[in-house]
Amino acid sequence: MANLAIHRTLLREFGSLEKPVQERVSEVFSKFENATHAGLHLEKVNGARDDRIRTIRIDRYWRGVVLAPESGDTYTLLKVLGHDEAYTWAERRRASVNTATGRIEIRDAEAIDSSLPQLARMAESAPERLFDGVGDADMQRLGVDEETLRFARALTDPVQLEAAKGFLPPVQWEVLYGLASGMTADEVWEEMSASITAERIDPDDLDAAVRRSPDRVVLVDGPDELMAVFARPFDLWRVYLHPMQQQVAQARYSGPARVTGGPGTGKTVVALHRARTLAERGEGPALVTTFTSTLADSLSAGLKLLADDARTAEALENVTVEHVDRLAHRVFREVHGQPALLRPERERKMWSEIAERLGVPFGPGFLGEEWRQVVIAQDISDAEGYLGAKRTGRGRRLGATQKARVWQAVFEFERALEKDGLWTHETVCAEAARILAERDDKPFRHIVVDEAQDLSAEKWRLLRAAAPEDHDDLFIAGDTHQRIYQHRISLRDMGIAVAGRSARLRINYRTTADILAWSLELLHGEAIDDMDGGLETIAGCRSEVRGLAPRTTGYPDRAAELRGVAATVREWLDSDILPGEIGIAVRSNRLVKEVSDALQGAGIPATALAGGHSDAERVSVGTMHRMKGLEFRCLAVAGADAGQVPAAAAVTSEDEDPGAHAADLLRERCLLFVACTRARELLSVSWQGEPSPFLPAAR
Ligand SMILES: Nc1ncnc2c1ncn2[C@@H]1O[C@H](COP(=O)(O)OP(=O)(O)OP(=O)(O)O)[C@@H](O)[C@H]1O
Repeated sequence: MANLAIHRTLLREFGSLEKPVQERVSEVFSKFENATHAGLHLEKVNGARDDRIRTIRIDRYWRGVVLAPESGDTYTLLKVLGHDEAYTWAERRRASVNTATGRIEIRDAEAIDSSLPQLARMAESAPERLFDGVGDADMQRLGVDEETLRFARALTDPVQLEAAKGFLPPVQWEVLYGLASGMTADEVWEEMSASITAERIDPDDLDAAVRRSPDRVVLVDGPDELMAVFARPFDLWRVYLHPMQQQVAQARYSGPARVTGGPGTGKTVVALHRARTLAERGEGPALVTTFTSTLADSLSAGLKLLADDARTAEALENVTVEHVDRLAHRVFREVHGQPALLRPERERKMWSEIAERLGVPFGPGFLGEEWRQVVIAQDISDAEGYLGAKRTGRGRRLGATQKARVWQAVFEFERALEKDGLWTHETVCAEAARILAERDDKPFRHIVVDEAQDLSAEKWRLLRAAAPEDHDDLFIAGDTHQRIYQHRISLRDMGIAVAGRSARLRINYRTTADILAWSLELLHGEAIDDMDGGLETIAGCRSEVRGLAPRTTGYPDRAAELRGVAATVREWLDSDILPGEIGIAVRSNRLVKEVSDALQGAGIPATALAGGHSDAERVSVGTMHRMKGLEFRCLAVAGADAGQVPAAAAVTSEDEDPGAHAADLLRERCLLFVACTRARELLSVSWQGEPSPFLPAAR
């Protein structure tokens, strides 16, 4: 009996095929199970470089390209293309088994052969070649085979390697890419370690290689699973992790550990799998947490999807999912009852009155932030502590006399809060951290944190105090390039040491390479911290799926832009994209309303995002902040003009505080980056008048 596997890149492309073609593909392959080799009607391809690559008829026009091993019975569907294209594609390709990983790889052998002579000629006159410093033995150890090695030896410039990305076997390309970017062979080996196999590899046994390749190929168990996989390719993360993701999710760590990686690299997926692994080990209760209730809801929904059998479901009962503020309030209430919360307007008034009374020359905004970001963040309780405190990220320098006066204001403010019995979310959290720090019986054995980049210091103190220091105590997922709130902290300062227990994910599963590259440009040249005393890099974050370049359009005024957005959405709907697969991100609540109204006016069902849930029947319109944690097949970022992004109200003026000004601008830039990287297949960015200074169009 034949088994069917589907190459993952095809799953991504499948959604773009017209519905009747999708149905035909499903029909053809649902009979696959019962077919024998002879009954499969796989056609040989004349002039093929690899006899094992065949085609199968889908209908009069469409053909599937199938990898049919010589021995074994696992058939891998690689592509669905129009007749001529399918034959050309099949003719040029060759399948092989990677000697380091034992996994299947497909290359465009024709492209390699045809570009090699010219590269070799160019290399003859070059003073040096790209891989002069790497010996053949190291190349071989890393799975680079003879053909790729010959090609690599002819390269003189990283640009040539970049251009070969589409035709070299992907894992071998990654190895070369790592070496070209200055990593040693040992470092590349280390990075690959999760994929390396100790098994003896038979380079001709494709069947075994396919079975060893869950990161590239999805094996389906019968027609029902085939249908499910085709219908919801985005749920695949539940079952098939990349080896690196798998390793991180299942490792045993001697203390706090962390996973980083650019947008869409599966950090949340890993955090959820990690929670499941910990729950199944049964060492004690676990908390899965993040910084907003909306994100906590989506983590909770994701975790439910992982409860695929009764045993796991039972283990997951020992996992609490809640955002950090909720945990803080819960702990607080158990001791003090419900807190009376200080409203923002009253807070401003209090700071203004205190500043005036004491003659402190700072506004309520500055004082409030100084209190939050320095006093609360560092848990400072006296003047001495404040005078000696680090004020990293606060921009404006304060002399000793100024500091003494600010402290006076802080002292008065805190006394007033105490007198009136008032709390803020920050003081509730700080108090909850104190309560738990004093308790020996901690509420959790493990804590898994997602979107860690946005948590403030007092939240970290609370989390640190909520589980005893032990192996596998804290697991932290985040990406500082996506920090959209004002919290720059150092894990080390929080007593959380992750050195030696950090991993970085690099493959983006959400976005096309084109959208990702364009979005990464938005952050080009920005120095971004890694929450651990160093700088974070997003270099090497890449997507294996090709698509269309983002569309960028400027309009003379907002009315014209709104008409343009409605026309773009209409175009998407007309090409079979469902309303629920479309999102519109804007900077302000006012624009959410304007865009929703404009879409409704154009007869397009639209809804303002609430609670982070998109609605299948309607186009979702939401602020960029609300877009965090979501993804859409097609995304329009509207109102990306100089007047909206950065939002004036969110940026401290340069005169008032140059440091805070720069930090605010960076945060706004990151926010635009977060919004753009929510798109899976198509991204359209528009503005009225002058484009946002963050966009390439403004340069
Ligand atoms: N191993 C995998 N196989 C298939 N899809 C995956 C895999 N890992 C992640 N994905 C998909 O990639 C998308 C992004 O995953 P996820 O949200 O976990 O990334 P992230 O790194 O947390 O993103 P961001 O930082 O942008 O919020 C999701 O649609 C997820 O289903």
